[in-house]
Amino acid sequence: MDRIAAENRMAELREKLEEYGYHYYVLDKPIVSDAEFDKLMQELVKLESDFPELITEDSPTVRIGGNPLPHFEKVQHEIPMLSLGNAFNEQDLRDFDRRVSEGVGQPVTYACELKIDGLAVSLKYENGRFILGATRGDGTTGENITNNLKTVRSIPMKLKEAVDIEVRGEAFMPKQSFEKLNVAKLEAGEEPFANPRNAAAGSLRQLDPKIAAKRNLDIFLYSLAQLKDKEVFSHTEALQYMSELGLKTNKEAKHCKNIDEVIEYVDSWLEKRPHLAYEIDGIVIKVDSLDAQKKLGFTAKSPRWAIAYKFPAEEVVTTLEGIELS
Ligand SMILES: NC(=O)c1cnc(OC2CCCC2)nc1N
Repeated sequence: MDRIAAENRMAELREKLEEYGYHYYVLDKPIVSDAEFDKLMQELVKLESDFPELITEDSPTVRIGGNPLPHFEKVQHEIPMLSLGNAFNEQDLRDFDRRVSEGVGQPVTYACELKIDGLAVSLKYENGRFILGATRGDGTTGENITNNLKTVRSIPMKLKEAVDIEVRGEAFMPKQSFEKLNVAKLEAGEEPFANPRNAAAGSLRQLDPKIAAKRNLDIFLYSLAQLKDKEVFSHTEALQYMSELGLKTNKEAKHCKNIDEVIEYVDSWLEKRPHLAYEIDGIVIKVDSLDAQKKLGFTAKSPRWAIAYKFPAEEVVTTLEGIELS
């Protein structure tokens, strides 16, 4: 194949693979078979090795993982990645509701989300292209794990609009992938991971991205940190906008009109939690209006407009030939 034909075919393959990847990993609705997807990926890998000068930064082949890093660079978060205050019972939630309504001077509505039990990360896009991914670290300084996050298939390399945006979310390992990984570890005589959160963190802290690429990591984005050229007025709207850009958000999020609806939502998910494909350690409740959030502000380490309702620890058992290990 000559260079011009190769250049055109590679651009076509990148386009197709990104589109197919979005449907498969973000929408969970594949539009081609795995075999077809793999065939196209292998064709692009082959063309990139025949024409290395034609490889582009945002090629889907980065999902397979590039070369290992000597160490992780530090990243300063322009907006600190805060922690959440906790609630453990209904009374704590009602106290939160009263504090918030008094602080705002009127009743508020809430955005409720499953609290994904993974690793908090920040994703930065410039002109719609993924340029920087970092761990939360101590909230002010994190580690640059861009190469590892590029192997997370549900993180788009290119957004549907060429915007500058920073979003935050939770990278996680689905329960089934955790089980399979631990069986493989046990069979290799290696130490298994204690839980999916440690497995996700351990995978993203590998210097060699080829390891993260094999760990079937996933992500849900849940907060819009920086946004230019667009105005949103509520958290619910922010989540909708992120989803329109092609970012993966959790579809179980719910807008609750008052604290009674929040309590109903919390109780319902305590029941349904074991049936989820991923671990959650509670529910995050956020004041929906961004104006009200601004009015409430922050304590030294947490927003006054959000709280985490914590569930008791969920046990996940790893079995090897029927031996119960938990
Ligand atoms: N683990 C989660 O699923 C989760 C964590 N944190 C937040 O929100 C923080 C960030 C901005 C204010 C509170 N939302 C979540 N869904």
